[in-house]
Amino acid sequence: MMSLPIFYPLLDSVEGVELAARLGVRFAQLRIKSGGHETIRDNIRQSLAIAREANMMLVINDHWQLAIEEGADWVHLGQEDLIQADVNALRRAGISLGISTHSQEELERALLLNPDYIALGPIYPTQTKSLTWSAQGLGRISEWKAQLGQIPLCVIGGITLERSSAVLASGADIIAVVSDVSLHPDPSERIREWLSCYC
Ligand SMILES: Cc1ncc(COP(=O)(O)OP(=O)(O)O)c(N)n1
Ligand SMILES: Cc1nc(C(=O)O)sc1CCOP(=O)(O)O
Ligand SMILES: [Mg+2]
Repeated sequence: MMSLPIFYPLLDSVEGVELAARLGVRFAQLRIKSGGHETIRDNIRQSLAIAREANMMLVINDHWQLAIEEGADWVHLGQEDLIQADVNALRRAGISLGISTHSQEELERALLLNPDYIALGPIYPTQTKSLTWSAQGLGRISEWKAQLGQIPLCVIGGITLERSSAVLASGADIIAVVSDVSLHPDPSERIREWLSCYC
């Protein structure tokens, strides 16, 4: 398994991707939750072009068919997405895959697909997404890590730079972040702070 960067911001626009690429982020996700099919395609296409130019790995959330059509290298899918996604088609296209999990059952389902990372969340309470799952806590990170073998463990949900050492010490390999960057008064400065800790 390849070693992936620790800092993994989730971005909701081409502008966000552009900013991350310019500041030197090496691994990011495009997570767009609104807009028509062609607008989303256009955003994916532009974001992939920016990421390629900057040598930044860009993961496309949810839109796996568009990701194949637009030549993406990475896709992230949740459990609901997996119901209709064609994982074999993703693999035939050479696309690496990240999968969300929140319970032991979901973890076992994800492991059957031999993903390139597994995400566990929410570690802490999050305001970004309404979830039926309550906060997992740090103990769950070590439990997941022990079951993952070589597969990198990504953690998500309520994680801030101040909380990052604790999640890494518990066994996380990758830290996915939304609001710690997007709601910061100065997102560029916050990205720089993350990169100065985890280049
Ligand atoms: C790194 C990472 N972890 C979890 C998620 C959540 O995926 P999903 O459960 O499909 O929910 P949405 O993001 O699609 O709302 C993620 N996107 N990235
Ligand atoms: C998109 C998402 N998925 C989660 C999961 O647990 O699967 S938590 C989450 C939101 C993460 O945002 P923030 O860093 O602002 O808490
Ligand atoms: Mg999803």
